[in-house]
Amino acid sequence: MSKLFRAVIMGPPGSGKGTISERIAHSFGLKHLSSGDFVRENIAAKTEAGVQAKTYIKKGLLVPDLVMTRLLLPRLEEMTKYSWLLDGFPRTLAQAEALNSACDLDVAINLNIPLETLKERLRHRWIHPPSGRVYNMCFNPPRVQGIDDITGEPLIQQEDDRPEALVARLRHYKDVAKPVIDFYKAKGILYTFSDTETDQIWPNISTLLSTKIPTIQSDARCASTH
Ligand SMILES: Nc1nc2c(ncn2[C@@H]2O[C@H](COP(=O)(O)OP(=O)(O)O)[C@@H](O)[C@H]2O)c(=O)[nH]1
Ligand SMILES: Nc1ccn([C@@H]2O[C@H](COP(=O)(O)OP(=O)(O)O)[C@@H](O)[C@H]2O)c(=O)n1
Repeated sequence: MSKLFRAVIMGPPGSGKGTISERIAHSFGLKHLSSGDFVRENIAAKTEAGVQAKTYIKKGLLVPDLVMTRLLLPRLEEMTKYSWLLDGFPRTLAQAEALNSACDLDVAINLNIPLETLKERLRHRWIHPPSGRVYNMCFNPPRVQGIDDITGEPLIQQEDDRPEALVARLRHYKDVAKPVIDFYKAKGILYTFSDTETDQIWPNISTLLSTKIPTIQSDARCASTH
């Protein structure tokens, strides 16, 4: 029986984790698990973790490790039959260690995108909260401005994409990501991709995954959660 495939995708806010995860989920039939979406679902449902998380996100800070792992690890336990790609978790070494105790990863994708590119992208990011669909007014605009293509519902700009929160998020990311990157490098599963354009990075990621996911069980393949 072939083994299930488990990967994480890391990178600063705006680096294209969500965009690339959707392409991977679509092309390779993995489940795309977005930690940002889990957080936002919990905020919307006003769960205990959601209420706690909201106070940090508003300030552009990371949600504390204990809140994040409590929110996320039970979701992974529901996924034991599936191959998946985890987007946006782990963000810190403590989260990477908690994840490591829960499962073995095959690949850690690291997106390395210049700061100016990140700022420019997030200024133009609009999302459809119920589905997690992400648009960019330049790169992939919706057919009608401000409206989701599929449902016709309104798009919003996330609170933490506002410039004030953004600079703090980007600075914070750099500090906490380094030990996580080193952790996966030491395990020999780190693959870093650097460019200003997702369309340049994507063929390289696709080639890598083609060599890593040749034998996924057909019943483990499933559509993305979005
Ligand atoms: N101009 C441009 N925008 C991009 C590119 N790739 C992704 N985006 C947009 O940049 C924003 C951030 O991407 P997203 O996938 O949400 O990044 P994440 O925060 O890492 O999950 C979104 O509005 C995307 O549509 C790209 O190559 N060029
Ligand atoms: N492991 C995680 C994942 C998300 N989060 C929080 O949730 C927010 C949204 O996550 P996201 O993955 O959609 O957003 P980006 O910040 O990558 O654009 C982040 O900016 C963090 O404040 C966190 O603190 N820790």
